[in-house]
Amino acid sequence: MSGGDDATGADEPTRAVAQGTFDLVHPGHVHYLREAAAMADELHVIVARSANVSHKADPVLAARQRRDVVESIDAVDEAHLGNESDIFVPIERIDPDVIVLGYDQHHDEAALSDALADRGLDCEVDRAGPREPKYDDELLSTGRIIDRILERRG
Ligand SMILES: Cc1cc2nc3c(=O)[nH]c(=O)nc-3n(C[C@H](O)[C@H](O)[C@H](O)COP(=O)(O)O)c2cc1C
Ligand SMILES: Nc1ncnc2c1ncn2[C@@H]1O[C@H](COP(=O)(O)OP(=O)(O)OP(=O)(O)O)[C@@H](O)[C@H]1O
Repeated sequence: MSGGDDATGADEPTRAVAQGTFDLVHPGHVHYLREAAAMADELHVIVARSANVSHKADPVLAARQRRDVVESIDAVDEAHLGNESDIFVPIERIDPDVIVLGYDQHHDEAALSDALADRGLDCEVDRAGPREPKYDDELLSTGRIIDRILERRG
C-alpha cells in the first residue's frame, strides 16, 4: 500500500495493525507479521493481555516481554500492549488503514467491520494466510511447542 493524501495534501504513511498473544514466538508468527507489513507502509502490533486470552491456556510470558520480542522483529514498526477492557482503545489511537487478522483468529471479519463503522473508524479488515511448514517437524504453534516441552522435559 502506498502513502495516501490527507485533507492538507501531506503524504501520510498508511498503517496496518496485526494482533495476537505471541507467547513463545515461532516462524508462523513471523510469516503473519510479514504478510501484514506488506499491506501498508507501517506495521503496528497489538499484544493481547492475559485477561483477554480466554479461549486457551494463559500465556507463559508477561505481556511486556511478549511486546518487546514482537517489536524486535524486522517487519514490525511498533508493538503496543493491548488494552485490558476495550480492544478498540488502541485502534482509535493508532488509526489504521487496515486490520489484518491471522489465518486462524476467531474474530469474524463482518462483525469487526460493523463494530469499527459503529465507532466511526474508517478501516478495512483483511486476513493473512497460514505458513506452510518448510520441513517435517517445524512447530508452528505455541500450544504445540509447549506440548513438546512437557513431553520432553516434563
Ligand atoms: C482489532 C483487534 C484489536 C485487539 N485489541 C486488543 C487489545 O487492545 N487488548 C487485548 O488484550 N486484546 C486485543 N485483541 C484480542 C487479541 O489480540 C486476540 O484476539 C486474543 O485475545 C488472543 O488470541 P489469539 O492470539 O489466538 O488471537 C484485539 C483483537 C483484534 C481483532
Ligand atoms: N503457523 C502460522 N501461520 C500463520 N500465522 C500464524 C501461525 N501461527 C500463528 N499465526 C498467527 O499469529 C497470531 C498470533 O498467534 P498466537 O499468539 O495465537 O499463536 P499460536 O501459535 O497460533 O498459538 P496456539 O497454537 O497456542 O493457539 C495469530 O493471528 C495467528 O493466526
